[in-house]
Amino acid sequence: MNAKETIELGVFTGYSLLVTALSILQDGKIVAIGVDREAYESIGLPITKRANIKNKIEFIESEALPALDLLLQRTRLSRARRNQASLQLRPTQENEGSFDVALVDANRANQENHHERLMRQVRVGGVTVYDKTLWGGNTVLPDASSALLIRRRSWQDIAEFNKTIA
Ligand SMILES: C[S@@+](CC[C@H](N)C(=O)[O-])C[C@H]1O[C@@H](n2cnc3c(N)ncnc32)[C@H](O)[C@@H]1O
Repeated sequence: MNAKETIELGVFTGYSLLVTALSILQDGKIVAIGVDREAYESIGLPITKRANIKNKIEFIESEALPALDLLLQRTRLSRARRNQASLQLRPTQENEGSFDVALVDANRANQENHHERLMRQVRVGGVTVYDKTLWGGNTVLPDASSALLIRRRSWQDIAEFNKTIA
């Protein structure tokens, strides 16, 4: 789809970041939001330098939700500057973004809020990808007997989110 602007929630060592950076256009950009700067800088960053894609990545050390809100403000500011229009910092229900692709691989608990913010910032016709929506089938047919409680809760959270999206 000739993606140029992408966003990723949940970076860890930057594996999916690397795959995305190698796939998007040469002048493409990825906004990568994660809480674990150390994992990214110690493992991912040296690899992005070797792969010559460091310039494509803007790493933001933050929880996803406040960072998404700040990004929305940043978009509005630059749009207002460009159009010399008045600033409107109230949230709207309109799609305001220009991301071609979003990859969501952060904590599941806040997934609906992440989704709501992303739907305003991914362009119409763009793609939003959620990690582990099926999780080996367990979010549809949970093999609860063999799972730890924490895992069963994650499956339930994802199943609920899948219903919301559907
Ligand atoms: C499954 S890992 C991401 C893996 C990564 N996409 C990859 O392919 O290497 C999830 C990451 O999300 C981060 N994380 C958890 N909650 C988060 C949040 N609310 N906002 C941003 N990052 C979060 C965790 O610290 C962890 O590094």
